[in-house]
Amino acid sequence: MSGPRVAVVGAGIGGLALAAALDAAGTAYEVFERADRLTEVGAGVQLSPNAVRPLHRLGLRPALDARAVRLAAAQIHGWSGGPVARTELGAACEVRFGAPYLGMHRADLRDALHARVDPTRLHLGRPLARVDGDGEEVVLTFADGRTHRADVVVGADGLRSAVRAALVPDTPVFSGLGVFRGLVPMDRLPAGARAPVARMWLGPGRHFVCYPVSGGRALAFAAIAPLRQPPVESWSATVDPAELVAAFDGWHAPVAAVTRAAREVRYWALWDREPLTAWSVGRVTLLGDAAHPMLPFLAQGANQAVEDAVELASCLTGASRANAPDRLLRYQQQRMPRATAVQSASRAQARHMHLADGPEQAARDVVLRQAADLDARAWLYGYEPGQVAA
Ligand SMILES: Cc1cc2nc3c(=O)[nH]c(=O)nc-3n(C[C@H](O)[C@H](O)[C@H](O)COP(=O)(O)OP(=O)(O)OC[C@H]3O[C@@H](n4cnc5c(N)ncnc54)[C@H](O)[C@@H]3O)c2cc1C
Repeated sequence: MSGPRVAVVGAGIGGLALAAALDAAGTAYEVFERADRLTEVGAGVQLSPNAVRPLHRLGLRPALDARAVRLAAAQIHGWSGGPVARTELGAACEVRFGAPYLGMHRADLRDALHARVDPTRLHLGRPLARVDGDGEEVVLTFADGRTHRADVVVGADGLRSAVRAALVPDTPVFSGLGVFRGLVPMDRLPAGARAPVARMWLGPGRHFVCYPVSGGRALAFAAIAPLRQPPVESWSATVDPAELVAAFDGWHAPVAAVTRAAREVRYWALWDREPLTAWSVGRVTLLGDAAHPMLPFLAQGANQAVEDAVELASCLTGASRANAPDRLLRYQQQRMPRATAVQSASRAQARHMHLADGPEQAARDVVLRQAADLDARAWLYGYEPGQVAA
């Protein structure tokens, strides 16, 4: 292990992907996670080729092949139940973009990343409390009073990042949207809904998604104008599955069948933040949701965190303690335009998905049909992180 000593705060998808990429590049790192053990409250994640390609290069191909479901298509249905748009995500997508499009349980993805990280460098039960720097090094102070000195600090600590708070005085803003997420055993799905297809039904002010993830289960994901005020203390809560059933009462038959079979249902209030004008300040930078939280409607949050991780590890390869701040600026230049574009595309998608009844829906369906074409997805799935010359 060589070069600058990197401290990664947060062992979510972004922090673990960065640790795996630093490990592969031989860059010295330590990861500090506030939780005492790595658990996962989220259910499913869609991994698109822009993230699957770098994950394959990090050695995750066997784990992904073993656990994830290759999705063959994404199918959007309108409020009437009829088809609106379809994206072919199977062989055509895989050949064109060099990797499959996957549905996966988040715990399986986290475990696959965790396995690529040196366990002696992962420190659990270490909530970050403060960040101090003098230009030469950065001192992290944890809630228990212990400290750690590093040449580079990466805030991969999610939406309510303590590292971001040390750099920028902004706070998350409630988006006005809430989502339900639950898991459905595949054998409880109607026979016609068991194909490896991500299905979405749009309705006034709400939409419903169902796609297979690993372990013989499907994810049920439903976004809706909030049924409850955003929680003050916590941003997600377990709810009675009957709430999900009631929220989609009267919808198309397949949706009703999925909601009735859903288990482990949680409700999330969705928060958002304005794009930053800088992620890297001196020896400190941000990654993943800490840098660019995004609404989940383009299914890109985790994918963008992986792109960040690979890019940052590439920028730090061959770096010295002295030039590390310049490398962090290079990372910012490479990643900020891309992440900001995806962030704003996710917001636009949120507006499309939640139109009230009316003539705008017909125009929306035209846009969705155009966006469903693989040519229109090339900017998203064809992006290649980590190509910066050292
Ligand atoms: C409902 C919903 C559905 C989604 N669906 C998708 C999808 O299909 N595809 C997709 O790509 N993305 C999806 N996302 C987005 C995705 O989950 C996030 O973008 C992604 O998990 C971000 O990863 P991260 O590592 O930046 O943050 P996180 O996964 O939030 O990890 C942050 C880590 O930092 C730790 N931490 C926090 N504070 C501290 C501290 N002070 N000290 C130490 N550690 C700390 C946390 O415990 C956590 O382990 C979805 C999001 C939501 C809300």
